[in-house]
Amino acid sequence: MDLKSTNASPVLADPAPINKSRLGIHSSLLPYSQSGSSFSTSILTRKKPAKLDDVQSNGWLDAMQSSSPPRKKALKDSNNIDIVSDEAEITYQSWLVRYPSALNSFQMLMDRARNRKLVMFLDYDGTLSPIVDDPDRAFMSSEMRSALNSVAKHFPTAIISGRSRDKVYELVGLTELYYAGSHGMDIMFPAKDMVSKNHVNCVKYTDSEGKEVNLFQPASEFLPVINEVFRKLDEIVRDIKGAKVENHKFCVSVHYRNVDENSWPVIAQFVHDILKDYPRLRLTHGRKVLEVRPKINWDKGKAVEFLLESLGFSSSDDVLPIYIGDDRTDEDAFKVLRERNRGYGILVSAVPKESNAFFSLRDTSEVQGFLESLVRMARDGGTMKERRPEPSGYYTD
Ligand SMILES: O=P(O)(O)OC[C@H]1O[C@H](O[C@H]2O[C@H](CO)[C@@H](O)[C@H](O)[C@H]2O)[C@H](O)[C@@H](O)[C@@H]1O
Repeated sequence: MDLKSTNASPVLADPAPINKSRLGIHSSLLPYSQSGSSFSTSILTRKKPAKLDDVQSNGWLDAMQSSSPPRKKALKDSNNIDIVSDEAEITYQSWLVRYPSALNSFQMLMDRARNRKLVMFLDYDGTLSPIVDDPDRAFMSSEMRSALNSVAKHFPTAIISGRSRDKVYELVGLTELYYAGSHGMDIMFPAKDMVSKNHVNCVKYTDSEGKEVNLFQPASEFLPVINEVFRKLDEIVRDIKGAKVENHKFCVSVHYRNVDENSWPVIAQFVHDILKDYPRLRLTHGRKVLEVRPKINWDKGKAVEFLLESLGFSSSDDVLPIYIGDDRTDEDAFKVLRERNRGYGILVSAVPKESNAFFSLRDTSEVQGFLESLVRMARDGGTMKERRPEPSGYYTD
């Protein structure tokens, strides 16, 4: 591995005053509190947290309980045939007035895309693959992969996932896309695509085949601490049936989807106790998952802005970014598009919820339908400008 960066690391780790100019255009990347990462080993020797008060009072448990829509309870009619709850459907339909279906609004969306370059951003879990119990089995259907591949042939397309970049690439397996892992804290794209020169946080990376790529990892200094916390969390929740801990390079996921609800306070308190020793890390909530990540001012919204600028798509008049996602972490990206009045967020949800998105899609099959509509529109010589990117290629480090 040949790291050619001439710049200081982008991360935000020193207690010393930060020279904001070295952060280039992303001067918003600022450090939070500092601390050593000394870990109290006493936690590891405990089988149960000493108390569960913290997570009751800090709202973690409430957040965990509302972190993912409950599975649809099958209602049966007298012939034992599944029926949908009318009440739930009415609530959903009235929610659609505020977050119209992106499928039903497709023509309107395409009218807005007239003479503009469409740039597509997609989340992975719950958007391209249905939510399943085992995170290792969250596969895309071949139809979805084919639709996504076709979209990427017509429009610049990026996946921004909470998973590690390598993991999401392994699951998607398409080379024509851009990939951002760890909630946008790990972005790779070919060196030739870098338009802006301002990103001092980017390093040039040469892979074993001699190909040059840009690697943007604003939390790279956190790598050792994330590994350390991963090991501790893995060790501590090992005895909780159904719990699973994943190392996603710049963040750690603690899954409780398959854990008995009575044990949720225990798992939350363990994570809380460990994080007490790491004030430079923070916790966010995903769908039945606690996500531990660096306290830096970086999220999926910042990743969208970074990619738009780096790839030369930051002119707001000429470009229409669309971001499709289902999770709380995707709200940062929806917010950026809404606040800049420059594109559209599409929330994937089968249940009503507040969002910064403009449109909605009910589930992954509607996402696929939307992608297929985009491809049809492009093939039929649709209204929007196309830019067929050169294959971006994918390189592992
Ligand atoms: O940003 P994303 O691509 O949506 O990643 C967010 C998390 O996705 C995965 O967990 C979620 O999907 C799993 C598979 O369907 C499901 O079992 C789990 O309950 C969901 O939270 C991934 O495993 C996490 O590490 C990501 O943080």
